[in-house]
Parts: sequence; structure tokens; C-alpha cells
Amino acid sequence: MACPPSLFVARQLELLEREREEAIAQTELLRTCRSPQTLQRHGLALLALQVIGARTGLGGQCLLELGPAVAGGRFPPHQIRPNDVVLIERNDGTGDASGSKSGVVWRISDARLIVALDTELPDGWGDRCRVATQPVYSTVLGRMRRSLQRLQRRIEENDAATLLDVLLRGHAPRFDYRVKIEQWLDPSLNASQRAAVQLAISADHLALVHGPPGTGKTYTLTEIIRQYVQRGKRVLVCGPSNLSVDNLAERLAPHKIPMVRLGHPARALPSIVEHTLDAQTRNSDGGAVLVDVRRDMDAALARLPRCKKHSERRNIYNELRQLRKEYRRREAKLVEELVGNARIILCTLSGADSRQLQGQTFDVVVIDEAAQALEAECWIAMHRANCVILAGDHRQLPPTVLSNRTRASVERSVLATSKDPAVFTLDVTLFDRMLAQHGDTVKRMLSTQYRMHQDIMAFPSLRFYANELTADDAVRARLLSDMPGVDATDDTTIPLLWIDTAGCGWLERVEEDVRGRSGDSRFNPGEAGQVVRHVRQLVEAGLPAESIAVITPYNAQVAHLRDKLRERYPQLEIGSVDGFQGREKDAVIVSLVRSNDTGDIGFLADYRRTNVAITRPRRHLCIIGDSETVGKSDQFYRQWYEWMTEHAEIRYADANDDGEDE
Ligand SMILES: Nc1ncnc2c1ncn2[C@@H]1O[C@H](COP(=O)(O)OP(=O)(O)OP(=O)(O)O)[C@@H](O)[C@H]1O
Repeated sequence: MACPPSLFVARQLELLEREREEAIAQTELLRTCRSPQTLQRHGLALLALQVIGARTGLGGQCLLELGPAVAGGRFPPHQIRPNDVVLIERNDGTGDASGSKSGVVWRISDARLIVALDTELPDGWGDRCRVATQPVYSTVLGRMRRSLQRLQRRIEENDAATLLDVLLRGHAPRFDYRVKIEQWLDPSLNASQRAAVQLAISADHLALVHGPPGTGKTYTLTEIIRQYVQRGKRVLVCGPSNLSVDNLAERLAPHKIPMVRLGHPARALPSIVEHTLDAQTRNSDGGAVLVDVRRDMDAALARLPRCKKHSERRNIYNELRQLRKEYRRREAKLVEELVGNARIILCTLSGADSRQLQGQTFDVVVIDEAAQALEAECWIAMHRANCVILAGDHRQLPPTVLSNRTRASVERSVLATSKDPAVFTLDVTLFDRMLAQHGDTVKRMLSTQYRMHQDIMAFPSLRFYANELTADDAVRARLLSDMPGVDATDDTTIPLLWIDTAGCGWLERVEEDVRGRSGDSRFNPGEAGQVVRHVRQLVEAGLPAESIAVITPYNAQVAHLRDKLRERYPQLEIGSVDGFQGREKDAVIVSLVRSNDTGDIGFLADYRRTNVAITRPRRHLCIIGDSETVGKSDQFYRQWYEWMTEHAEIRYADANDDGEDE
């Protein structure tokens, strides 16, 4: 039996609070240990900006336009992205920190940054400012906490909703198999995809679609959503990231179903821009009136910089306040109409808490990438329906949890089945919990994959997917040498290669943290040399650098590899394994980094990370690592290496080879 619902929710609340404290502590650490200049060097801040203008956006928000203070200047390299929460601070030499404001990045280009603020910048602000990223946790965690508190109330009131019974009270999920699919809207679906659609459509309250890498999860969800709509149902489609939501929106867009994508349109793909609430509001009949009010607001905003007198400025602020009120009233009415008429609403999980969805209910909530979402985040959306379809892959990485750095996450399959709420950690997802609680009857796994050469697929299939994956004919034998312009060489004609660095003495090194102490991250210059060599050989064989990704579990190795490779191969993608989840490339080189005498493998012990790393390539996977270190005390890595010796090519690195010369 599962743990008592109210205890479970109380424990989740406690864990969220710990997460909030950790997020605050980390931000503080950044702020206290690093100067603004250092933050800018790390891509977390942009300094010396000037206010270029302000106009009105959706919701009557103030869209503040910023650019480099130097005329014709460009921003330095940075990591600021649309939807990031940023803090705008005045930087006019007065040293006055008052008036700093939090906003959301709307758009960002080489020389322009537009930030959405709830109100204008305070009166008296100088034109000079700087911007620094802030963890979004504060907003998202707040929404999660509210959703759990609501859940707690529903449990106390004994809410009879059967979704709660299945998700929290251990009742078995029910399926009505009389619900048959008369016509496949997408006839190209394969047998396992059809089985998943059938299960989802028959579910009274809960069904899981397990989608291993490249198996067409998005394809399948599209059919599920369309089948629901055809049955007259209203569907809320969510995912933890904007990208997950946009991928589905893009697949649904051609089918002409009334749908609305909520959230900032900044990152919307061109094909779905017309479905964003922002665009639909503008293009509707009522939108013309809004445009008029918006014009009045922009005109008032434009007058502001010219007013020197305090009283004049105060009058303009009063005028703006009235106009904003009017704008919000009219807009709310329009939004209610648009949202109310839509059969499909798409938004991030935390976006399901937005005011545009106030009072809205749905027949079903579909959650993509559910194995990467915190359970509390899922509840934000799940309060709106009595049936939920979860799609994901619990064999890949779970959501990032700041407060949980222990090996507990590795052992979470044990935790997920426990009755003791004290052992739950935040990265035990709802997807995990439901599988542990209800078993395989509640899920269907997609088993044909459309990404990897069959040899690349074979080990992950064996180890993570009960050997049930098959490679579609179109991909099963494709090699790099089959690509146009690529020569057949020793490297391009093999799908699997391990460059073994055992015995080379290339020991891992520890990166210093922000305080100059030994940090968590590691790098390995010897391995990096082998990466350089392999990239060079592939490119010399005619493979474009943009078809190659170099990935590694450690951020310090990412930075080290970027230093070595970026200039020579600007198109080459170099990143962390975690950041590459959900992506694919023709050739993928994985640098394992760990090399020591004790066999310490750190967070490589989370095999889900290894699974993500080795399932990214289409045609060629090259592992660079020390087989002795990783296999010393870890059975998984020992088995993997043994398997590789039978099925892949093993090359032994030369200790005198730094990868730079022929
Ligand atoms: N039934 C099918 N017939 C032919 N191709 C398919 C089919 N299903 C999926 N594909 C192809 O497989 C690829 C992956 O599909 P999709 O993007 O839906 O996968 P996914 O499982 O969501 O991916 P990820 O591994 O990133 O989660 C796509 O290029 C798609 O064209």
C-alpha cells in the first residue's frame, strides 16, 4: 500500500521548502562570491546597458527594451534566454540599489534585450542599468507549493475525485476497453504506438506512455490528443519545458483544431506563432480596441523621458494606471472567450496556474516529459481534470533537484515503492511512483525506435528496456559513410567505438569552486586530447562539424573541451549529457572523465545519465574513457565494457599522444 496521502503531501511540501532554501543559498553564493564582472564572464549578467524604450505587451505589461550603452555595441556571450527571470538593477554610478526590479526576458538578440515588467520602471530611474539572471525557482516553487496546499485541502475535504484515489489512495486504475478506435487519424503509427493510443483512450483516470529514445513519443501523443478531441473532449497539454510544449504544438498545428498556446510567445516556433494567445488576441475582432488602448499607453510612455517635472511625471503615471486597468479589463474578456472556445490548450506545467486558465476545467490533461517533471509541478495542471495521460521515459534523467545531491536518487526505484514518506525525494517523479504502485498494466512502451543504428541501440535496449527495442528498417544499418560527401574510413564505417585510456595515467582533475576550494566538477585533459583527435578524423573524412556532438557528464570538462575546440570547429556542439537529453546527432563522442586509482565514479553511478549519453547518436557512438576506473567496483560499467569488447571496436589510447599531431 502507498503511504497515506496527507503524509505524502506534507513530505512533498517539506522537500519543496528545502529546495527553496537551497535555491536561495546558491543565488546568495553567486552574488556574494562573484562581482558583477565575474557574473558577466560566466554569462549570467549583462552590464553597461541603456534603456532604449518601453512599450506595452500582453497583459498590459511594460516591455522594456535594453541595449549596450556603447553605440553599435553587441552583448558579450551570455546564457540569458527568453522566459528567464532577470533582475534589472540601476547602474548609474549613484550606488543606489533601490528600484531594482524583477522581470521576464521576452526577446533577446545580439544587441537587444526586451524584458517584460509588471509595471514601468520606477520614477527617477537613470537610463543606465545592468541585468542578472535569477533562478526561476521562486515563482515556480511558489506555484508548486500552492498546488500541494490545494491538494492537501482536497484530501482533508475527502474530495471524491477518483483521480485522487488512483494517484494517492492506491486504487487500481480502470480502463474501458469497449472504447475502440474506429479510424486512425495518422495511419502511419506502428503497432506499439497504436497500443499506447488505445490504452490512453480507454483510461478512466490514468495511463502512461513509456517512450524510450527515438520511439515517436510526440507522434503518439499527437494521435492521443486528436482522438480525444474527435470524441468531443477538451484537452490540456503540458510539459515541464517550453520546448516540450512547443514540439507538441508544432505537430498539432497542421490539424486545424482550435487551440491556444499560453505563455510568452518569444520562443514560439514560427509555425505556431499564430496559435499563441498573444497573436490570437491581436488578430481577433476585440483585438482592434485593445490596439487603440495600447497605442495610448505607448504614447504616454513615450512622453515620460521628456518630462522633467515631478508633477508632470506623476500625472502620466496616473494616466498609465487608468489605461492599464482598462486594458486588462478588455483583454480579460477577450482571453476568456478565446480560451473558452479552444478544444486544446497548451502551456508549461507551471503555466497551468496562469490567470488565463482561472476556472477552466478539462476532460483530460496530457503531460509530456512527465519523467522529467516534479510531481508537485504536475499537480498544478492535474487539478484541472479527472484524467491524466503521462508520457516519458523513467530510464532517462529525472528533473534536476538542487537539494538532493546524494546517491539516494540512484536508488529511487526502491524509494518509490516505499511506504515510508520520509524516504521520498523530490526526484521520485509521479511517473516513477505510478509505475511502482500500479505496475506495467498502467503503461504501454513504444518499442520501435527511429534514431539509432541497431548496434548503438542494442546495449541500452538490453540494459534499460528489457531487450524489447527494435530499430526501424530506415535506421538499423545506417553509417556515417552512407552520408553524402563522407568518405569510408576506419571511423565512419563503424557504429560503435571505445577509445580506452586505461593505463595512460591521464588522471581526472578537480575544478575549483567559486570560493577557490575543491569543487564537485572534474576534467580530464588527456581524454580531451583524444576527443580533439577523433573530431579531427571525422571532419577530415568529410563529416560536417555540425553533425557531431561532444558530450560529457562534467561541466568542467565541457568548459575545457570548449577551450580546445571552439575556435577550430565553431559548429561543433559541445555540452553536458544532462543538457543534451531529448537531442540527437549523427555522431556523438562521450568523454567519461573519471580516471583514478580507487574506482570512484561519482555521479556516473546514475546509469540513467549513461543511458541518455549513449542513446543520442544516429550513426556513430565513440566512448572515450578509462575502462579500469569505471569497471573497478561498478558492475554496470564492467558489464558494459565486456559487452563492448564483443560488439564494438576497442582502441587503446597511446599515453604519449596528446591528440594534437599526426
Ligand atoms: N510510426 C512512425 N513511422 C515513421 N516514422 C516515425 C514514426 N513514429 C515516429 N517516427 C519518427 O521518429 C522520430 C522521433 O519521433 P518523435 O519526435 O515523436 O520522438 P520522441 O520519442 O518524441 O523523441 P525523443 O526521443 O526526443 O523523446 C521522428 O523523426 C519521426 O519522424
